[in-house]
Amino acid sequence: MTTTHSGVSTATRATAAAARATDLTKVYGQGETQVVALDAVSVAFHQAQFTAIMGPSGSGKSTLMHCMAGLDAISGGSATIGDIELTGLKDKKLTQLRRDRIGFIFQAFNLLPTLNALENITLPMDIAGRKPDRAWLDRVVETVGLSDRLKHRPAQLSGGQQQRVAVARALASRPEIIFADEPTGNLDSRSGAEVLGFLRNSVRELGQTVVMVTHDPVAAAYADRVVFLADGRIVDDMPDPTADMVLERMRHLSGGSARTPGPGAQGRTT
Ligand SMILES: Nc1ncnc2c1ncn2[C@@H]1O[C@H](COP(=O)(O)OP(=O)(O)OP(=O)(O)O)[C@@H](O)[C@H]1O
Repeated sequence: MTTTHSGVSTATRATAAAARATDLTKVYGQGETQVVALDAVSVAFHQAQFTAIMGPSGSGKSTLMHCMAGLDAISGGSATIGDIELTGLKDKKLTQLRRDRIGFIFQAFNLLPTLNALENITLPMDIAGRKPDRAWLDRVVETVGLSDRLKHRPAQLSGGQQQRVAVARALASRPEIIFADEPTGNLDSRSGAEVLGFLRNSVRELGQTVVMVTHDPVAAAYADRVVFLADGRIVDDMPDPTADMVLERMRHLSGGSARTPGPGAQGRTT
């Protein structure tokens, strides 16, 4: 049985929850301007699984991700990463938890232009004063197909390659969970398909846990499971999604206005 750095066996990882929300409520504003962005959401994201979160604009996808990743304070209920309850954690502990246990990928690649690809990948660990596990780092770099680009600076890389650097940066510290917010939103469909393929490989081959917010049914079809939100509530949970199934579900949720996959989109469509 393989054991990860956190001492959790891979056998247990297959079923345990990497992150969990219980009756999670998020209210923005007060009085007349009050918005209930999340209305008692309960969901678990399982280890070594790739989960997509979908839903119409304003349904609460980003809010759910931000609350579960400790980027935004919650108004009610609870959110846990592994067995750690986020509510009540002081800022310093929360920063530490985000740094040590969570990986982030955003639509903007957020790479430092003066650092090369490898330096960008190891930057968060360098800041934290942690030595990268060389063997793991080599596997990550190989998995995202960057072995021959490590000395390049961001400006010398394509958008897709830059996002692959951001994926590798999120994976480098072997976090318990990676939250990705529209990771392919700035990419053409070919580069997007590549990045999604690498995210899926990081789950299948490296046993990582990924939760991704997306608007794109083709992107969602790379996931093992799609959770659908509408008006701050979970309204469906779809295992083994295909792009067609997701598109159909989104059509119902958006009253027939779901985005259709772009030309050349490469996801599973059947
Ligand atoms: N900082 C904020 N202050 C007030 N209301 C907010 C704030 N952030 C989000 N909201 C509201 O909360 C609700 C959920 O927003 P959220 O951004 O989570 O939706 P989303 O599903 O991610 O939308 P999109 O797909 O358009 O990005 C929306 O009604 C939004 O207007």
